[in-house]
Amino acid sequence: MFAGTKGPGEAEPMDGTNLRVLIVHARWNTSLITPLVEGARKKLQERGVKASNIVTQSVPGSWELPIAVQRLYSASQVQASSAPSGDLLGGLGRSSTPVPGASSSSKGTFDAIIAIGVLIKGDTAHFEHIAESVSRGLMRVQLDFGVPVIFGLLTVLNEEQAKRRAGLTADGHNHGEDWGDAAVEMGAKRKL
Ligand SMILES: O=Nc1c(NC[C@H](O)[C@H](O)[C@H](O)CO)[nH]c(=O)[nH]c1=O
Repeated sequence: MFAGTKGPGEAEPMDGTNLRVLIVHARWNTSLITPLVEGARKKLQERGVKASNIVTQSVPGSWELPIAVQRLYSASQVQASSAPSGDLLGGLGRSSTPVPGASSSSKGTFDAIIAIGVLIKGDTAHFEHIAESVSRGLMRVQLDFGVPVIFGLLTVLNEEQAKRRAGLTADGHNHGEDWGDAAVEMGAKRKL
């Protein structure tokens, strides 16, 4: 957890035992994505979320995060309200997550979703367009569907900034852990 002023402060000690969490991550900048996803998974399990209740899926890049979050959540709602059948993924194809063993066999809806991507500014306006659209898209999905979508999109100016926020430097902190905490808190509060 952050020391000092930044960060969300001490997470409320929420219990993740009965939560089911979806992690959707981009594959762009995989060397940075993998520690972020692992940090989120580690924290989720520390807070009691069963490994079998953590579903991890990947998409090509951050631009695809909103549609994947929407499709996977919608599919899980259908699955939760009918006999378990068919493939949760619909047309999204099988998981190709770089995090080994990180899918799930459990079924049912999700209490919280973590969307993870790393956008590194280049020398064009591409970064701004993706960052703005993905941010608005993820906010829209969470409000339209009433499910917490934790904002795990790093929008950084260079790779060093991303490494620090993935906990890959001596003075870094893995933001994936904060996203895991936020997912448990928001997922648990959603059930209150
Ligand atoms: O360009 N840089 C990045 C990027 N571009 C691909 C984009 O998200 C999308 O997958 C393609 O445009 C296809 O739709 N995706 C990222 O996650 N990070 C980047 O830094």
